[in-house]
Amino acid sequence: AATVTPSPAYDYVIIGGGTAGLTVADRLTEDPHVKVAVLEAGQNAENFQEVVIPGLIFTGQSIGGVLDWQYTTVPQANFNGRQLLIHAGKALGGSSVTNALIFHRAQKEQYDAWGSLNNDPSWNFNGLLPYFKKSEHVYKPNKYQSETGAILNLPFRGTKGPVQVGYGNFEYPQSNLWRTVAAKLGFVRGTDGTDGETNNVVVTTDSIDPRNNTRCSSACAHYTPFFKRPNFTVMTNVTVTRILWKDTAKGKDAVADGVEYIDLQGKVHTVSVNHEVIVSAGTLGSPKVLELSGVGNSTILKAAGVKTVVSLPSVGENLSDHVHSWANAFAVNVTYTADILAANPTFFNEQLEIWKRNRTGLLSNAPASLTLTSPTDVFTRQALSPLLSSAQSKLTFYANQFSNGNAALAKGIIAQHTASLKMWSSNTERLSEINFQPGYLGPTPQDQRPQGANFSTVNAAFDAPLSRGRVHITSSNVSVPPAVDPAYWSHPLDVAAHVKSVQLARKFLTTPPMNTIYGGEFEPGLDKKTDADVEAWLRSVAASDFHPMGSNVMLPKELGGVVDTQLRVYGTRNVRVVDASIFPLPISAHPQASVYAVAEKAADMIKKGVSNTEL
Ligand SMILES: Cc1cc2nc3c(=O)[nH]c(=O)nc-3n(C[C@H](O)[C@H](O)[C@H](O)COP(=O)(O)OP(=O)(O)OC[C@H]3O[C@@H](n4cnc5c(N)ncnc54)[C@H](O)[C@@H]3O)c2cc1C
Repeated sequence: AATVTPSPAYDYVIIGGGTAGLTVADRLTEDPHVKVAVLEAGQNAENFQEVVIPGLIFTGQSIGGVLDWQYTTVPQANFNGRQLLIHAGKALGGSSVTNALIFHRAQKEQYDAWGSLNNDPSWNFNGLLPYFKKSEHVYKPNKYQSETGAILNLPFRGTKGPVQVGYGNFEYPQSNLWRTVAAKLGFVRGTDGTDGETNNVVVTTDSIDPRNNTRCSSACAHYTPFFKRPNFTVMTNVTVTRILWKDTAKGKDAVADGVEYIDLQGKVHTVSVNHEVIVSAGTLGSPKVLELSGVGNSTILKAAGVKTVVSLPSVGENLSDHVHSWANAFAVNVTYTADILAANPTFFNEQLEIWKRNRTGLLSNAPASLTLTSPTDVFTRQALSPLLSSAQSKLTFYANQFSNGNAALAKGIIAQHTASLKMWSSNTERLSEINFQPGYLGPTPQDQRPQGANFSTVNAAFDAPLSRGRVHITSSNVSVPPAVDPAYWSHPLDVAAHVKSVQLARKFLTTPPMNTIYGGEFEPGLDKKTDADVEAWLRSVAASDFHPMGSNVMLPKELGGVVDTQLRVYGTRNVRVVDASIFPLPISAHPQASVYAVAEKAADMIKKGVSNTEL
């Protein structure tokens, strides 16, 4: 279609106003001479009740609706051919608007692997720490929060940044029981999960502004206080269709000079770009934008009807995701669980009034109690050693299988797996997250669960995938969703670690003092005892944890990278990717705090390097 509106020019155009995109936009527009436009497909949802009130995440109101892309995977061979739903926020603020608020960091060694895979120590834990701190304003816990487990690790935290971070104002008594059990099972008490050692029990902070107990998304942090800046343009309800390129001589890096987008009526518009295009459309959205723009594997592009501008076969490859599962028990002798919010409208309305009046009660709570497991928490030493030698001897086999005929990426996957196995061997890999949900969280719909029963759930999310899949376009039409294939459980270590983590989660349910509320196991169910039973059950119920990463991986070009350590897309002069898609190795943590740190670092690099990208 023809362009019908004049094309305004901006120094930087940011595609996707999500967690990373708005962070970069805010930082760049701190300089009043720099003109930035953000193009966001979703709407501004900052005053939606389901977004603002922390406890409403338990009733799932903001996922599955208009604020959600609702990506669906292709049939997953290792999960009985099931197609899994992957939620991702479609709003100004992206997934930080709809996520479960947990705000912590991963194990130090995992970030250190980011640095060593890229021969760049500025990407290791210590290099990223100033950006973690810069991104947040953390508040000390109040008396109630301290009494219910909050311990802030101030030397590792920031107190002047834009993302407001604190604790919820309500804690279920069951959560305290759970933390005691964890200590009994050998998990030492940590602080807030930000010092790089995550194999301990912590109450994490949440992206909650404790001054009024409301969610602080990247829109709250990086848009609402600054949108009046004359150099900061944000367009919502517009979907980017492609990057536009200057005619480029063959053999030269491609130069972007505009971005094309459509509005809600499907009308086509363009904006011009003076300096750079920054792609921040998320792990499943950013490869799509690049591919629609002609950057990617030319066979895939051709099949979708897109002309290749930059041949870069790793775009959309190397995708991984955390895998969700749980163990559920009937809870007895408890006053209430989180389920009452969905089950009892009168009670819900009372709680809503309490929250509105004084920002306390069940709706002021968000999940926070968790621990990350090490290999020796879930395996015996005897079981570990044959598993590791087998993985070591099959490095090339799996790298070839996961890299889709891309020889450079196969090398990159070998490098990643080598880094992961080194962490397995030194017991610093973090295999799974075990956390507690004072209510039901599982695969059985409410009307099929025993009526009137209360539940307690111990989650076992598998967090350290060696499996790698892909996400690619299948059409040149922007409204066709990409084919998402995280290839869950394609590596035998993933299967073994996940199954053992569920067995460990079951142990939490019955260990004193949790046994005082244990009324029998509901899921997996006592008939599923052995690892083989649990494995078969998981194949039929495991779900996405909504943490896709790595689909535009930051790695050297010879290891199949899509972006370099400045996050510049190889083969382009002035296009960067800034979001969770660049993670060089999956991290065992909820990703938002790390996405903010990556975006802060990116903004810093862009500001320092402006003169290099002048066209
Ligand atoms: C339900 C759920 C629960 C989660 N819980 C937690 C948690 O408790 N703690 C935690 O740390 N993490 C959690 N996460 C994950 C975390 O929120 C994400 O990893 C992180 O926010 C990703 O940031 P991003 O910048 O990469 O992408 P996003 O924040 O998703 O931003 C991408 C943006 O790009 C926009 N976009 C995409 N395509 C286009 C296009 N073509 N044109 C214009 N705009 C486009 C999207 O609408 C979106 O706004 C959760 C995620 C979900 C979905």
